[in-house]
Amino acid sequence: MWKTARDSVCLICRSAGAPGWASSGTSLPWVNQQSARTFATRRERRATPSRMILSDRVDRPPPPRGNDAPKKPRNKPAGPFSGMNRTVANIPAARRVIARTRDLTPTSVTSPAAGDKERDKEREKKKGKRTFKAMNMQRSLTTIGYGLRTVLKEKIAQVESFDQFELLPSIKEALAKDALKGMVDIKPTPVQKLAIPALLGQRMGPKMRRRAKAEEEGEVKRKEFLLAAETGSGKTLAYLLPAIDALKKAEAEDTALHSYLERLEKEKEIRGDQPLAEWIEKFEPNPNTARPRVVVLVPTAELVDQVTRVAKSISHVVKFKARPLSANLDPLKIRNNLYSPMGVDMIIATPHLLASIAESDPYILSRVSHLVIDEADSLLDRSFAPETTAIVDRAMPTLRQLVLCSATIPKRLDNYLAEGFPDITRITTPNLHAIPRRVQLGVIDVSRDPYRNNKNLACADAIYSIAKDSSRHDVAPGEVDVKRIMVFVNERETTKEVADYLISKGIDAVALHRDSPELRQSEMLATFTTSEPMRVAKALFEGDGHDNTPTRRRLPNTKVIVATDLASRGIDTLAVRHVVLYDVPHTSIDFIHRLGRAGRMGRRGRGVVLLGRGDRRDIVAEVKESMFMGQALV
Ligand SMILES: Nc1ncnc2c1ncn2[C@@H]1O[C@H](COP(=O)(O)OP(=O)(O)OP(=O)(O)O)[C@@H](O)[C@H]1O
Repeated sequence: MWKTARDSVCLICRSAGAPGWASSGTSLPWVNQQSARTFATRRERRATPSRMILSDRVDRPPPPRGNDAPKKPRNKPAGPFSGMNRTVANIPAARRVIARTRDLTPTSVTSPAAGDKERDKEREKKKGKRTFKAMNMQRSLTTIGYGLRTVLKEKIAQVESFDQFELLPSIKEALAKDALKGMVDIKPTPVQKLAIPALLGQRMGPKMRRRAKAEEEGEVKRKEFLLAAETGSGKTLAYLLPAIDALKKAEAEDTALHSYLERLEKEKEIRGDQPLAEWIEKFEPNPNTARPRVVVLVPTAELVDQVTRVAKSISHVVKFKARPLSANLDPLKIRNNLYSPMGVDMIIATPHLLASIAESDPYILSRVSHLVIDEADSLLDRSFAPETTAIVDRAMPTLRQLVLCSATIPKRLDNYLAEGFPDITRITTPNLHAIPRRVQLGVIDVSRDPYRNNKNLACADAIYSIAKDSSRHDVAPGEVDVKRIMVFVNERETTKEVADYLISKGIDAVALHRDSPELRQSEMLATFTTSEPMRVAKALFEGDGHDNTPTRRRLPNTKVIVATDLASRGIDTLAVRHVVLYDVPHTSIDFIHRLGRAGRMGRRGRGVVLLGRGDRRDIVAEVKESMFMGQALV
């Protein structure tokens, strides 16, 4: 944002191709300053949508345009004679205050912009909003209005169990048996309660009834959905279950597949105990070979593995073939996964890889009926958008359902959706964009003693004090709990440097970085994504649980991953209770994703921010306050 006239003048000057006078430091004529200020304030107020600004209207479809747009009421007092015999001037209250301030304060003479600021503040006050200054994305506060929030809460309260969904019985069985194993009395999460019936076409509000009618009449061929819900709230199952349900129903109606299966049965009888694989491979591959019906796009190879695991946990019971495609797999495996003669029903892939495969073999996307774009804010951002949209375009002719899913909806994405998918059904949870209250945020001032701006030291120290914390009550005597901690930095390059420092201090750390060995990264990630507790014998320690003598400083009861939030986005780090924010995140989007790695699925979590000399204290203070109030960070 251009805060000062001087800044904006520099920018104008540069864009006008007249370098020199602004950068030379000479003072500008007043007229120029004045026009520059007007330009700056105009720019400031227009609030250009940015990918870094969270949207405050995710739940609402775009307003009608053109002839359909409702007429704006004219701003005039009611009644034909209401303007007459007034004892006070007909000036809005906010402007009256400004006018009075102008008369009294000398600043108004020297700075006309002061009046604008006052007026803005007054307007904000009138609307009952707080004025967030530090983070430019924190201007409009309420993500979802009080009324809608109440409606959503009522809707959520109406659903109690998965039995209320019109899912195939085998899917419900798989949920209890494998997908959510170990959990007694499983209940859908709020996003699942709202999304699953909608994706199944089960929700029958007036809008959905209209859609269903249009569908019957053949007007609607494709449905689009936006799922927006907090991190760790179970979005994966919310989109996977309806997609699997549709997959199985389509399979039941597929005559080509049926006759193939009949031939397969006959061949089995003929061959007796002989394996069938050779026959399938040589003579008759499955008609689903290289023609998946469901495609799930995710940004990283780690997420490909994670979502594949969830899909496979259901496929053990429901019987369908889910295959991963990611750069972590060798080319032969990728080929086998796609062109296996046994067929493929669902692929989970990163857009870059799938787009390049589809480039050489467009047949692959020729039968996709369900396309899910998980982490849609990343996948529709600059770095992924060309590949993602190429895949959407190729799949479009056969697509029945497009689902976009994310924990954060930046304004830019919201506007893109309003333009490109005006009929998209928006499913949002009441607490979208808020960091749950069960996650607390602490601050360490690194500029003070004993750190003196040594962030590495402060980070190691924070990890040592987390390791000391023995608040878990379920630990057997003679054992200590292993703490799994995520450290977040802003730049990918810093991950390695910080991890190396922590290792030098005896901490078991690994950087999610291309230079770290892959096996080590995946081993470490596996310990972070398990819900099983990890314990080590107390005998490994000396004294009070950790050995910090200068010569043999080591910490056997911690495991640390150093990452940027992009590298770890969406990863289900169930075991993480502590997050260290080594750098102050640039945006509230980063705050949400980083702190979202802790406190998943109703667990408690704790974040620690390291505040250095140049860091924005006001940003951290505002985020802390929003978290305390349970408000959205928008
Ligand atoms: N109904 C449920 N009951 C209990 N646990 C659930 C339920 N649904 C999902 N989970 C668990 O919640 C955890 C988080 O789910 P998931 O990874 O889908 O979250 P998410 O909303 O996609 O998070 P993110 O935005 O960070 O990607 C998983 O471990 C999953 O097994």
